[in-house]
Amino acid sequence: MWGAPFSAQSRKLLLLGSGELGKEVIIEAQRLGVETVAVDRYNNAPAMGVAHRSHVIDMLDAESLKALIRLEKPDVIVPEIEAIATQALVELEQEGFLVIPTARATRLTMDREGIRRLAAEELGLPTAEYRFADSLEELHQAITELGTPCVVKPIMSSSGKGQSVCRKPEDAEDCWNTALEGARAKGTRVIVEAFVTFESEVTLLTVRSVDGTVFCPPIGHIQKDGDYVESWQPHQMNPGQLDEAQFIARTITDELGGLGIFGVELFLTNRGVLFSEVSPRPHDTGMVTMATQDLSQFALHVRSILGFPVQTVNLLTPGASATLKAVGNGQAFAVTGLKEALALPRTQVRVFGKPEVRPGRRMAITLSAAENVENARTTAKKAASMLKVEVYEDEQ
Ligand SMILES: Nc1ncnc2c1ncn2[C@@H]1O[C@H](COP(=O)(O)OP(=O)(O)OP(=O)(O)O)[C@@H](O)[C@H]1O
Ligand SMILES: NCC(=O)N[C@@H]1O[C@H](COP(=O)([O-])[O-])[C@@H](O)[C@H]1O
Ligand SMILES: [Mg+2]
Repeated sequence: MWGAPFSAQSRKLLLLGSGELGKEVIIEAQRLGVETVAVDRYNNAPAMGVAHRSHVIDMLDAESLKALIRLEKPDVIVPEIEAIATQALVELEQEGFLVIPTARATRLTMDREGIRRLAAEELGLPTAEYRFADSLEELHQAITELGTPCVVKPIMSSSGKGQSVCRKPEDAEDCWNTALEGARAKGTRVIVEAFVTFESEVTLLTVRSVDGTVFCPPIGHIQKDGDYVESWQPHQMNPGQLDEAQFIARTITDELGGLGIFGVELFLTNRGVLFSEVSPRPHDTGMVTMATQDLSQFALHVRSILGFPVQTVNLLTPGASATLKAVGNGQAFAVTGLKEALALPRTQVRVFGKPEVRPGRRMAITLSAAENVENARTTAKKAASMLKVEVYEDEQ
């Protein structure tokens, strides 16, 4: 074990990205007596409120990132978002720092091209057909080759930002402009994917610990405009589908390596299971595990990255989560309706504590447990419908 936070014997975890997922990672690390440092691009990010200390830096700036990490000298660096100067993480890893799960995994997964080419072209995993385009002309060509509908996404973005469905060739310019506006980093490259008509989509949380790989029961989810609005666990899959899903998840996570939890996103189709993408960190749809599993995805992440054993994951109850998203803009707002939502059976709420709203920003989730997934989904959605983000005009 290790000594107290702030002592010479402490074990220090530094989190890069301090949103709702990181907040729960920090809480789990605190439970094991770890010293915690939260980093993000803005002040008062959710995880900063629960960490021992925090820093605000531009995490896409390699020099700032390296300077901070050399100053803090953490035992473990835990990326929580994709928008990080991952080349700096590669250098820091070479200097001897431990990057979760590995610097290469963070570099490959921040970029849709890196992970897609690895999965489809090197590992031979089944995915939707895809093309890349660097200009509107190339996008027209890609759309001609793939046919419509197809999905256009910036190669660097997340939570559906910059993503659109191209329903007919004339939509190409709108899709191109949407991608330019939503891209995380400058640059215009997009991926164009054939539209997958799926029966359902799942996240297979996959834990790599010193004990090897274990899978959480599959999580089903619904996305709107490329962002999650509802998730539930367990999602019913037949044994053949589960085998395919676990094979894909094991193949990609073995290739990425390192320790920690991975969110493997899969489409279940009548032509089999398709790989979509993977997060080398806890997943937004996996927040449901706070209501369903004996160890949540956050507890599993922290245990495994600290080198502790993870032998099994046990589902204690079916459950569901639903999101609350903001409509307005500004810092003068309040989340209301908690009294009503918390009166529902076996229901909890997580209010993230983000300091500012913008349209579509996820501000809270509800978590409901029930005797079956259907009832849990109904209750979680009802609870979420009782929550509101009220924005006060005068202070904007
Ligand atoms: N080729 C596709 N065919 C049909 N639907 C798709 C396709 N690609 C993405 N989607 C839908 O859009 C959602 C978001 O896509 P994707 O996961 O690639 O985006 P993202 O921005 O990385 O989202 P997140 O960061 O939340 O994982 C998917 O979960 C799925 O519902
Ligand atoms: N799909 C990835 C995802 O859900 N990531 C989570 O959202 C936060 C950013 O939220 P913000 O954009 O509201 O600051 C991230 O920090 C992470 O916790
Ligand atoms: Mg996704």
